[in-house]
Amino acid sequence: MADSAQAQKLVYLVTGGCGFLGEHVVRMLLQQEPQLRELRIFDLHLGPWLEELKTGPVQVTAIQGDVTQAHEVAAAVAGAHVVIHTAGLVDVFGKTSPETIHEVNVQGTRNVIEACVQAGTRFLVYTSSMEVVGPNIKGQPFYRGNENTPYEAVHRHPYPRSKALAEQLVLEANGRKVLGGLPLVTCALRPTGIYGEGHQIMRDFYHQGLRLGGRLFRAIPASVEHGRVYVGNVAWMHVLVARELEHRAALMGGQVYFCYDNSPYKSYEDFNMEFLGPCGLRLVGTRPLLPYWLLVFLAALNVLLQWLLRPLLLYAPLLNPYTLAMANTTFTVSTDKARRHFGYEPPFSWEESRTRTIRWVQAMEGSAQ
Ligand SMILES: NC(=O)c1ccc[n+]([C@@H]2O[C@H](COP(=O)([O-])OP(=O)(O)OC[C@H]3O[C@@H](n4cnc5c(N)ncnc54)[C@H](O)[C@@H]3O)[C@@H](O)[C@H]2O)c1
Ligand SMILES: CC(C)CCC[C@@H](C)[C@H]1CC[C@H]2[C@@H]3[C@H](O)C=C4C[C@@H](O)CC[C@]4(C)[C@H]3CC[C@]12C
Repeated sequence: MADSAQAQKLVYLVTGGCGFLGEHVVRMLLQQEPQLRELRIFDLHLGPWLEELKTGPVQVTAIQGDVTQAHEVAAAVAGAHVVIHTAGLVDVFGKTSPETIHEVNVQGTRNVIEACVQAGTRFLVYTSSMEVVGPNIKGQPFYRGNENTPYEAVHRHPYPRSKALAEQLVLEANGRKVLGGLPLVTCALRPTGIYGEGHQIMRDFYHQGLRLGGRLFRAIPASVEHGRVYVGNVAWMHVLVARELEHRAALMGGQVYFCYDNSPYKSYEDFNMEFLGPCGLRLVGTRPLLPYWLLVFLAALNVLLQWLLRPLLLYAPLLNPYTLAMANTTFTVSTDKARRHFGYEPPFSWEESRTRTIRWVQAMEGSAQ
């Protein structure tokens, strides 16, 4: 896609473009993709910040739509050269029914693939997740593994199950003939836990810490490593893959790539403290304050309460058996596949990622500073 004849000729569609990751992908594309003529942003909920983007040289088209509605997806895809499909229902807290998660994440992805085939769109980048691999239901550690590391991927939770099914659809679609007879080229990116400006769970932890008088209480052993990656680097990886898919179709088509950078390997809580610490919060305890069996009990109790309260209100606390298992199981990646296949280098160093995230937390209302 780098031909000069194609300068400013390309039409990109980003589904979920108003989400946490989607917004970073959109902004990164506008900054880093010189061939862009039109950028379509498709989302269930459009953000007001889109307005400021409409004054630049690239035509920005905001499309309010639902990926579960095939005709809406088809209309958005028509005429697009590249689709970056980040839209998804990210719910590990039981806020949404398993059926809805499946509908959005699996049927929505199916609709995107079919729309590409019908419209003759050849390049599809899918935002998958580390959870397609694990942690699995046995809680087996995945220690600095790569895309080829053997691991028993067994899912019971609706979110990872839906992401795994959707990823499989995307990979199987690689090579299908699209309108005009050329092959579809697809690829899936698997971020670990993304952090950075706009990260809702970081926001929640921060506000919880403020409510607790500037303290958070350690729940997970510091020795459990949890993979994290900066949102700007994940966005860049999407932009780069979208650009390189045409040139390296034989190598990259049908492939999966973990999203990685130089963020340090730490426990989930210790990693969050890299940002929340400089913003005035303190993590109390060098070891978990509650015994693990009690956390397991509380997590199970939360499931029961969620079920009992459902007719009256939505009770969806952070702690449930699944999130406890996620936080308490080592899952980290160490790979260079993206560098080898398409020259990926994380543009944001750990120091810069950290500084940007701290600034964002500090700018939040009610800052402890
Ligand atoms: N946040 C993470 O740590 C993480 C890690 C790995 C993978 N992912 C994946 O990255 C993608 C983006 O996640 P995020 O963290 O930015 O979540 P997010 O909830 O902030 O963004 C998802 C976006 O999709 C949109 N959306 C949801 N349902 C839709 C529908 N039916 N039709 C159209 N748009 C719809 C939402 O409105 C939202 O703007 C998801 O596919 C998620 O599975 C996220
Ligand atoms: C035991 C509690 C005190 C701590 C609870 C932390 C929990 C809410 C965190 C821990 C791990 C987090 C997930 C992890 O970073 C990776 C992903 C993958 C992605 O596809 C969606 C988000 C998700 C599930 C994070 C959600 C929040 C989790 C479970």
